[in-house]
Amino acid sequence: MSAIEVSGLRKAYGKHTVLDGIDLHVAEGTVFSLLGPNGAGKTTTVEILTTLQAPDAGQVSVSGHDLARDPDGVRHSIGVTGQFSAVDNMLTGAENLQLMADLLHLGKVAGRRRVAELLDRFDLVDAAKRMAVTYSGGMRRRLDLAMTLVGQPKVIFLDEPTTGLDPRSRHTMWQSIRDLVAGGTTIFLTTQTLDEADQLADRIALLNGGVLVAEGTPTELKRLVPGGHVRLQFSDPGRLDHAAARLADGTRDDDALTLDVPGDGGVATLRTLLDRLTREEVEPDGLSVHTPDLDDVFLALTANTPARAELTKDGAR
Ligand SMILES: Nc1ncnc2c1ncn2[C@@H]1O[C@H](COP(=O)(O)OP(=O)(O)OP(=O)(O)O)[C@@H](O)[C@H]1O
Repeated sequence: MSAIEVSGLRKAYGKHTVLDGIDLHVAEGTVFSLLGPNGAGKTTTVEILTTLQAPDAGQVSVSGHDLARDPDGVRHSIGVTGQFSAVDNMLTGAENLQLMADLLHLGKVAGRRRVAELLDRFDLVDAAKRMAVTYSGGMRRRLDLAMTLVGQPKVIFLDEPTTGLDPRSRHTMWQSIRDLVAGGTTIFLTTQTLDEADQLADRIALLNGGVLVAEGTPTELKRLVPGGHVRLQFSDPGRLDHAAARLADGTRDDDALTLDVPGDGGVATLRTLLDRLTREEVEPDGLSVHTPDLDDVFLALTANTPARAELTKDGAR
């Protein structure tokens, strides 16, 4: 079953069309990441999917609930953690969670049990009785996510979950997200960190100029842009000379003793290359596959838009 189905989604602010017919399909138990330059309409999309804004046109269903006919059904099946955390600084971690349990009318016993479970799961047991104001950034994010999970939502909208976290805390958060997905939860992720989308997302959609300009797995997206190559490493200049003469399409680096042969890194091209090496009697000492990263994809597919210019100006890639 699909967790989110969107077709023909449109939204304009006055004369400014932000979403010009968007189709999305997010399978249950997967991470879907929506990427795009500043101002592309990511927040608008999330706000529509979470019932905070009405679309001008289009069909949306979240967790089987039609957005137009059953917005309460949508609200009950989702969790949202935004850049503006719901954590109350003057309450302890346990109190913050208990407050959520009370708001959701979980009942005394079930509520306490859920709070204890979540404190344990997010490694907050020792800090449970401390006010959240004393928490580190990583602890606060974990508490924020734990609060979202009190109601056991089927679909979670995560907005920049690791911004400002150190590498260890970021990896801990990524692991928590993977655990959630393994348990069947669906994650709709917006992030400015393409590395994060690459790490977590099963599928990525790239929004630009009101439409989705690309959609696929991270690997599929990377194959869309040129720049992939196989790097052949040699141990002496003589072997590099021989290889460069035989493989004329390669780009040599005499200092590093490498020859880069263009290729998309796929198994078929790799097999062809290996056959070619045997035929041409080229014997590299090492071989590594280099595919473009998501930054390359993002820059190639969102080039020459005003939003792109804004992105460069801010240096906020
Ligand atoms: N309430 C509003 N009224 C008018 N214009 C709006 C409103 N909300 C958003 N916009 C405009 O719609 C466009 C899309 O904004 P949105 O916040 O959805 O983009 P985004 O992709 O989330 O950007 P960012 O990465 O900067 O957060 C922008 O040009 C923005 O100025």
